[in-house]
Amino acid sequence: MINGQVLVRVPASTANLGPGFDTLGMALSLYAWIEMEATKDGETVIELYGDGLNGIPTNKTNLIYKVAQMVFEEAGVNIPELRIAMYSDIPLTRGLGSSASAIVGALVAANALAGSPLSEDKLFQMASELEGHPDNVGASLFGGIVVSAWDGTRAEKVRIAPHENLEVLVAIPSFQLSTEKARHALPDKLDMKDAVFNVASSSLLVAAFASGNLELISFAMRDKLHQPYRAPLVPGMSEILEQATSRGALGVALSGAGPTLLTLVDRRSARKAELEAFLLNTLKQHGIEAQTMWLAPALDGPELTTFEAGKTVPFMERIKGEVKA
Ligand SMILES: Nc1ncnc2c1ncn2[C@@H]1O[C@H](COP(=O)(O)OP(=O)(O)O)[C@@H](O)[C@H]1O
Ligand SMILES: N[C@@H](CCOP(=O)(O)O)C(=O)O
Repeated sequence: MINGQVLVRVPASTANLGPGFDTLGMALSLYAWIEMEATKDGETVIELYGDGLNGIPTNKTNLIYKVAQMVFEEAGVNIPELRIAMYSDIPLTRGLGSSASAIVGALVAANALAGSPLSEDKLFQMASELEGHPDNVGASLFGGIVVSAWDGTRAEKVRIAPHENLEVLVAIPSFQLSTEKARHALPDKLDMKDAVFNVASSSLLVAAFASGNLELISFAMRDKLHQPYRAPLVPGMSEILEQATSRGALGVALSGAGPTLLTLVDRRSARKAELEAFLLNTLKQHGIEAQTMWLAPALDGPELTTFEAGKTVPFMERIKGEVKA
């Protein structure tokens, strides 16, 4: 166990990218920070900063605490009590991978605190199992666009570097939609035609990203596997999916399980303001208040810093200047 503090900055993620259900993910330039150290007095303290983590427990049921204990157990090191400090710009339960970023941040921080006994691949396996699907955790852990497959036992992935002109505009509704609820909206069985449509779209989308062919994105980003069933949960979503590409987007999708809507945009586009207004107005017409954010693909996964014991710079001082809010 190292005698000091570790600080991890983890990116948010968008999962599915339309047709790649539970498979495609992209890291986003929106972050959560987790600081961790072993306490000597046997007390566990969880400090939450900012308004973004309202409602998150500060006792031992906290996800970050539980995941950290799993790392110590897996590594076979003495399980310490912890001081954990957290701040996040990633809105909770909006389809931007807050739970995945918490899991990845906890895995990376606890592993670093234990002296890095677990490999990055081991952390990916644990994260996929904990989250139940590898798309968000893969993106948060490796950065960029991540194509992943998980068979329930093992996860594999390939990372693709995003095209330099790819920009992201998200419209984040003010209401929350848990992944669990949005997964319950999905059918047990699918039409063969729809399955073939998604295999084709997802394959083409991956090839478009890998070859940097931005023109193919609008054709390839279409989905018949989950979005049609989730659309009733997000008023205005169907209209946005139908029209965003004619309003200046390269492609459009529900971000993860929603309710956030995500558009990919060519950063050189002259139609950015038009697209942003279209997203906000459409949601508003359906009675939904929303906030837009211009983001970029995050190229890197977690950024780790270690501090010697005894240097007690306040947590918010350490991350000041980086936070979005
Ligand atoms: N920093 C965090 N610490 C503890 N739990 C968290 C944290 N971030 C997210 N969570 C948990 O994850 C839940 C949201 O997960 P989910 O429904 O999958 O939505 P999303 O991952 O899209 O934000 C939160 O309600 C909370 O229980
Ligand atoms: N593939 C999952 C992704 C859930 O992402 P989240 O950001 O909403 O947690 C799904 O579509 O259910």
